[in-house]
Amino acid sequence: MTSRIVVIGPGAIGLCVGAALMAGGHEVTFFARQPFSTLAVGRKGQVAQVVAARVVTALDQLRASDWVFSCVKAHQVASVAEALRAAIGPRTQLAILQNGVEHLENVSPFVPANTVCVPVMVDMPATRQRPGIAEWGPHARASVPAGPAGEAFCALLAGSFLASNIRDDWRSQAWRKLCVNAPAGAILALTGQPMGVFHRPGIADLARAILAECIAVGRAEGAVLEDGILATQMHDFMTADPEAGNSMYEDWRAGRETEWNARNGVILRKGAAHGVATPVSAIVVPLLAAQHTGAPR
Ligand SMILES: NC(=O)C1=CN([C@@H]2O[C@H](COP(=O)(O)OP(=O)(O)OC[C@H]3O[C@@H](n4cnc5c(N)ncnc54)[C@H](OP(=O)(O)O)[C@@H]3O)[C@@H](O)[C@H]2O)C=CC1
Ligand SMILES: CC(C)(CO)C(=O)C(=O)O
Repeated sequence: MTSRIVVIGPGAIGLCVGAALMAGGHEVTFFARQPFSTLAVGRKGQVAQVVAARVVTALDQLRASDWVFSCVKAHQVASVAEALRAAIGPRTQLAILQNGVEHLENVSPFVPANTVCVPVMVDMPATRQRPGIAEWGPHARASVPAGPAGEAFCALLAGSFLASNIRDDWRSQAWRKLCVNAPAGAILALTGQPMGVFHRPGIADLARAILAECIAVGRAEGAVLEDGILATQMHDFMTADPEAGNSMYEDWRAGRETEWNARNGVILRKGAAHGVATPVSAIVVPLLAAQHTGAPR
């Protein structure tokens, strides 16, 4: 069945998930600040097919839809509040594609109280080259909580390149992803270097300390994080492509505000709520927060 879907925030993730939905025959409308007329999304290193894109830039062009996919960064949700309200009707389901663990908290002040919301953990390295043009790879995975809305989300993307699944313990999955994002995002944004920086003196120890705090706070929040996660995640960091970046690093390079609060501040905030000491995050978070200058580097 074809669904009418509004994608708010056609950035790296929004363009890629919009392309996956369009490939499945769904009617996708992008709500954007910058107009574009075509969509070219492909796997990294492969030629992307160019298709026409339906793009609106004004609130009065939005109508209540079957689905809204919020693909803005965590700190940008407030800025799309009017778009969310314009696109959400009584039967609309809202998918929140974000990193971090506060998907529902981030949107709840801006959507009708009874909106069916689906928090989405996205594991799809993606970059946007220009409006309408993005690439993803090497993998594209998403997971959502169990339930009818999660099932419906997965059905929208069935057969697409974005492999989506239900996770009974979705919260643990979101914290497991944060164990990737919190150390790597902070280290790359603070050093201004890609993943190879992890081999520079002292950097692995700093990453390990941030990771250990993330694990401790996640467990205090009820996430089930396996005993070996610290060693496994550190191994993944140390064996990553040295030229690989991440979205926090790309924001830093572009002079955009990073998701420091959703990905590192959250460890500080939730650690304090549980009485879990997070001394390294307490140093890293102010440094990340102070970075935003608005000027590309
Ligand atoms: N990129 C990646 O590899 C991954 C990202 N994620 C997560 O997914 C989420 C989205 O990230 P990503 O796609 O990389 O971010 P991007 O910065 O690429 O995209 C954000 C989009 O939101 C748009 N936007 C922001 N504010 C507004 C507004 N007021 N009105 C309309 N559009 C607006 C931006 O528009 P404009 O172009 O005008 O700035 C941009 O198109 C984040 O939480 C991120 O951490 C998760 C996994 C991987
Ligand atoms: C880990 C990675 C790169 C891909 O999922 C990511 O989450 C990001 O860039 O924000």
